[in-house]
Amino acid sequence: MPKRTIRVGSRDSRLAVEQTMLLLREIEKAHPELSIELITMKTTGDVILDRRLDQIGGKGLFVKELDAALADGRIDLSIHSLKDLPMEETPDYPLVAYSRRGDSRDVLVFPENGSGSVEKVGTSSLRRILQLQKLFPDAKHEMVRGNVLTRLKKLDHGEYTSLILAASGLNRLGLGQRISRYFSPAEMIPAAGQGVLAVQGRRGEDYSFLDCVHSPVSKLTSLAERSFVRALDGGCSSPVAAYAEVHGEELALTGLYYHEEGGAVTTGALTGVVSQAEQLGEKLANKLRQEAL
Ligand SMILES: NCc1[nH]cc(CCC(=O)O)c1CC(=O)O
Repeated sequence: MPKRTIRVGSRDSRLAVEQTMLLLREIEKAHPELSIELITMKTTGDVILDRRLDQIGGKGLFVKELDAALADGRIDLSIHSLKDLPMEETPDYPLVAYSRRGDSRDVLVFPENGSGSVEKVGTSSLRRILQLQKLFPDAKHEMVRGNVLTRLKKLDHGEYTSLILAASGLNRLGLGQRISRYFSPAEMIPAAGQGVLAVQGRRGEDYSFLDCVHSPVSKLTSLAERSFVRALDGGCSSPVAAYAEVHGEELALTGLYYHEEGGAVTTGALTGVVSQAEQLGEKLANKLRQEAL
């Protein structure tokens, strides 16, 4: 019998491909009856590199091309960094699996040769900037975009004195040794879904073969974090951060909300039962919104 072919779409950046391959190898091992094909493509978010994402249309820019490929059947599923996905799921292309989470922390990376500092930190993320300035009031930052390898090259050429990046991305690129300092999730609350890979499929199709790469715990933390951000209408220009952990039947969620008019940063935490993950996110969002007023 011919093997069933599964076509898997991914952005074509080194990180995206490494991450996608990580899951594909697991699927291939668990399902030798499947033939898996990788199809990579450039997304608008990879092409426009001189402006901040929120200025050119937000997170959807990393997905549009892959959603179109799902729509016309060029691919059967796509694999993304969850934190790059819009907070609103597209009903026709639901998230059908959430990977085990990599290291969810943000980290500071110093130049390869020479000394690092926070004199000129490369980051375009308001979430990271606000939390950095709380830790290092003298820190200065400058916009950097482009994929992780491009950013590291700029750092090593002296354009920045350090970068803030996600630990999971560096680890998956085999560059964990470049990490100079870890920020605990309390020091720098990560982006919702940071470190999680999400699989997007077509509505109504059978994706049971993805059980081998799906983590129920990761789904719970992701649902809580993303519902918090959604409730605050974040993900675009307003910096919002959320980090959840599961302990038995309990879910602990920490969030950050920036009230643009007042310029105030509000953080807070709540715990709830795992069955109410999304409600917990909304509850914390309402709490922080109240406190910011
Ligand atoms: N915005 C780019 C992006 N999207 C996902 C990751 C890393 C992997 C992850 O957090 O899941 C990165 C790089 C970074 O922020 O350092």
